[in-house]
Amino acid sequence: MPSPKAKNNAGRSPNRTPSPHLLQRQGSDPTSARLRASESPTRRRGSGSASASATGPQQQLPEEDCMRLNPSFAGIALRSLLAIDLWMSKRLGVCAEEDSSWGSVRPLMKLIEISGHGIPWIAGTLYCMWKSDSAAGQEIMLNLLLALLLDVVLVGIVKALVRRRRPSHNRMDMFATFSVDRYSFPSGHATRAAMGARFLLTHLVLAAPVRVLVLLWAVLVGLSRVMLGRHNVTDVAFGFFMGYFQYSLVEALWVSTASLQKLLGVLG
Ligand SMILES: CC(C)=CCC/C(C)=C/CC/C(C)=C/COP(=O)(O)O
Repeated sequence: MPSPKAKNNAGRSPNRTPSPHLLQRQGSDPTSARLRASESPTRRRGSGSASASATGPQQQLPEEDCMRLNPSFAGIALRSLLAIDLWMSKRLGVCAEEDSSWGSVRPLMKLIEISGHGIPWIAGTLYCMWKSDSAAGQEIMLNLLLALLLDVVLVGIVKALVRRRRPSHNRMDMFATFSVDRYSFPSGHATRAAMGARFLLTHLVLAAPVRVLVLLWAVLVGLSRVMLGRHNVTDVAFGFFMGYFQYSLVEALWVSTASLQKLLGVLG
């Protein structure tokens, strides 16, 4: 018959902290370590109360529980950041629905969403490339096109690796999405806005008010993602960060028309 204290340990509440003594004992006993290693995961999980009654409260916690009960400082900081992120994102998702507190601006936010979508950007770039009458203009548009395609691929890879779900208050009514777009980290609109804005500001000769408008547009794209409930704040923040550095990558890999013609000559 286990003592009340032993029963409590057998219940395995996730918030309990084992004594350092317990960790030391479990780690240093080669026999019990061998036993634990030979047990199946199912058996290990189910063995808590049985061993509690047999060996006392100090030896019955399985190894993985001990690790979960000893979160690192980085783990705690990350969990706290994510909790703040979820809370802030929910509060800022003011036009996630028509009947949300700012539901009346939802159509405007959806317009901003379309302005940062991949299809208008790719179609616009192809159009400008076709219309451009200078080799320099065509080279810039070609590199913008490659940058946009690279962005779709890189965002898709990160989304598939991280697999963070979109906020629960999001209504999935976006047009033209890929299957990875059910995931939210990072925001593809934010990467495109940051990379596209940096690209335009570097390569186009724009008047100062237009430069300000480009920056304002990029910020609005990011803000609209959270207000529409599409993303958490960290998805957008990381998206801006990633888009900014994607541009640096595009600069480093810049394709000149001369090298493209050479490449096409080799292939043809
Ligand atoms: C030619 C080609 C590969 C076009 C792809 C354009 C396209 C469908 C991009 C996806 C845009 C999209 C819905 C991204 C999701 O953005 P989030 O901000 O919601 O992550």
